[in-house]
Amino acid sequence: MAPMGIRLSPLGVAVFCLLGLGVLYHLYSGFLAGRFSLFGLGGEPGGGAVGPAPAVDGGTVDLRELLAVSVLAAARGGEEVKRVRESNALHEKSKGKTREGADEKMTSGDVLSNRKMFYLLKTAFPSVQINTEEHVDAADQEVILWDHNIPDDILKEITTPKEVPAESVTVWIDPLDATQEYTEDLRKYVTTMVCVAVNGKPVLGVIHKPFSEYTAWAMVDGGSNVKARTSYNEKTPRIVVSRSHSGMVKQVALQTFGNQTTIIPAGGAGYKVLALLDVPDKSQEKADLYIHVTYIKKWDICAGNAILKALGGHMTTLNGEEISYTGSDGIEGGLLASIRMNHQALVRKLPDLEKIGHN
Ligand SMILES: Nc1ncnc2c1ncn2[C@@H]1O[C@H](COP(=O)(O)O)[C@@H](OP(=O)(O)O)[C@H]1O
Ligand SMILES: [Mg+2]
Repeated sequence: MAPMGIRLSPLGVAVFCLLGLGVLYHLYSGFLAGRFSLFGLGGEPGGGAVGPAPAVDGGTVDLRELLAVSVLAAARGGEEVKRVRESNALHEKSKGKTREGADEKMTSGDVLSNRKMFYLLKTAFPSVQINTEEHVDAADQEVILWDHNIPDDILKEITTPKEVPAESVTVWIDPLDATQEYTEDLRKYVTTMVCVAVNGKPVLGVIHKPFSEYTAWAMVDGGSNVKARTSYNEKTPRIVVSRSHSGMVKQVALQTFGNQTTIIPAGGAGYKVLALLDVPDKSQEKADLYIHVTYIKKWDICAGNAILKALGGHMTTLNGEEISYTGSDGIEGGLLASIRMNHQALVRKLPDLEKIGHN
């Protein structure tokens, strides 16, 4: 007999305890999974932000919704980039050196943009893998809610939802592309970018220019708000190349296409992809090809790769290999980006990257 005259059946007590344990287990395992995916996805200090895959319980995600959030994230990140630049409080630091010995710079613009972009995407899509250029401080979490609005221009182009398994998705964030040029106040080169890869293939790309408030987006087999130009010069192309991580790119370009070829040095991988397209922004230069010969990271190139692919163009290594946007965060084989050209013929013309150093 229990106190106060209530009789407890031993079977009832056992069932109650089992139920209680079940509830506790459920809550605790969910909590742990959430903690691990958040910490894992935030990345390592100073880049290299590839964490373990999230728990495989994510169900599906709608790529059209993911595009809407990516466009919003790029714009929100861009607001931070602009605000920091205009306040002149960049707090510039060096994260280390590139393999070629250039300073890898980081500013408050990179960090604050990264925080906004990461938490907006992470809050809307908790179960997807997100790789970002900058470290996300787990002690400085922010919940940024998405209002579930899909902009009209996206709804017009992409008329139905496109569901894919959450575990097939990898999101790549570049919170501030052309950091070097940002520190030099060369604003036109600066972009914020989001890319979505499905099973390693680039599918969604967003490139946003914060200082001219221009955004290009595209989904492979979906639609886009940007298009290719009508003509390109394949014989003596204008070639856009890096101005701060150039390596031997000028020699390679002139050797391949002759001395009549125009070389356009520019900052930012996002800017250089936009140079190949029909972009209304007045500050945007135009080129026929984009070539890069040094090591580069996947968050720098994934969005441009997705947009080019969606519009029928190509971005590959200099050997013509497709780039997989899972696993390691860098690529070794250089880059060739083209649209409305015979990409494989261009690959055959280019010298072997291995031999470039010996020329
Ligand atoms: N050799 C290299 N090693 C590391 N990062 C490189 C690199 N070459 C280019 N990048 C990165 O790729 C982006 C475009 O480079 P570039 O402007 O020289 O064409 C820049 O990204 P961030 O500005 O996001 O760091 C730059 O840091
Ligand atoms: Mg970048």
